[in-house]
Amino acid sequence: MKEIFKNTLIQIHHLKASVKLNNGDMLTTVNDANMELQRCRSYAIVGKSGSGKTSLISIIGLLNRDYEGDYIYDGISISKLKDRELSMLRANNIGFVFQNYSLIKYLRVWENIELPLLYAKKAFSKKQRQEIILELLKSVGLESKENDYPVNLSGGEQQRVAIARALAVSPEAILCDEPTGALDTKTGKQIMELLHNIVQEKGIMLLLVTHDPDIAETCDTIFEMDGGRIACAKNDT
Ligand SMILES: Nc1ncnc2c1ncn2[C@@H]1O[C@H](COP(=O)(O)OP(=O)(O)OP(=O)(O)O)[C@@H](O)[C@H]1O
Repeated sequence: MKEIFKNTLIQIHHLKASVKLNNGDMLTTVNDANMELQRCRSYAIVGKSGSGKTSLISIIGLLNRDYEGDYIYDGISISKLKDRELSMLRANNIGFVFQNYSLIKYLRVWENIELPLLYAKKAFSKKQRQEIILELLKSVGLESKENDYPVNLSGGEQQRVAIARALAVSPEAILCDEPTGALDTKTGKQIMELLHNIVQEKGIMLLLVTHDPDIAETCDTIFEMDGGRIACAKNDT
């Protein structure tokens, strides 16, 4: 188990992002956002459709650097990084989980989980990869499914594989966009329990976007977005 420190991983200050609409007008998608995200804590972003949740999480996930303001990741100012450095920081430190699982359908479960290990900065031997995959399959309760293809798994099982894949490089942060959006209530709850256990065990920062107030309520902190602006709606200490 990693030593657990509730210290700051990500800080954003006065973050502002816009997109150019077809008619040439600029639409502000994120407006003066300020956040401090700590390891070993879980955060939900809620808000109505179009309020800017995905725009914000893609910036925090280092998928988009087209913004104004400051973004500090573990003491590193993101604006100073070259594109390649940014990609490496993302690939080695941030895991992503999406609503539709985003598994590669022609790869078996173990091969899907192996993918990030093949692209990681650190080179893993085949034996090391096998050990990591087995450990991850155990942690998401899918040891018996390693040779299955995604199509033969239930939605909840596919999301577990996606979580195992997100954990493969031992990330410091997991970002989820509607992780339970395609699941029934009971399976969604089980997936959230798994994610929260991982946060505690591995000292990871979890940030998720959700439309579901019950899912948001399971997180330590809830942010609400409205027209690109973000406000803290709940903060358990
Ligand atoms: N590439 C783009 N071109 C034009 N408009 C965009 C683009 N990306 C986002 N927008 C607009 O920016 C606003 C914020 O979008 P965003 O996807 O961040 O919202 P959201 O809160 O995640 O919505 P949802 O809950 O529906 O996924 C919306 O009005 C959206 O239509």
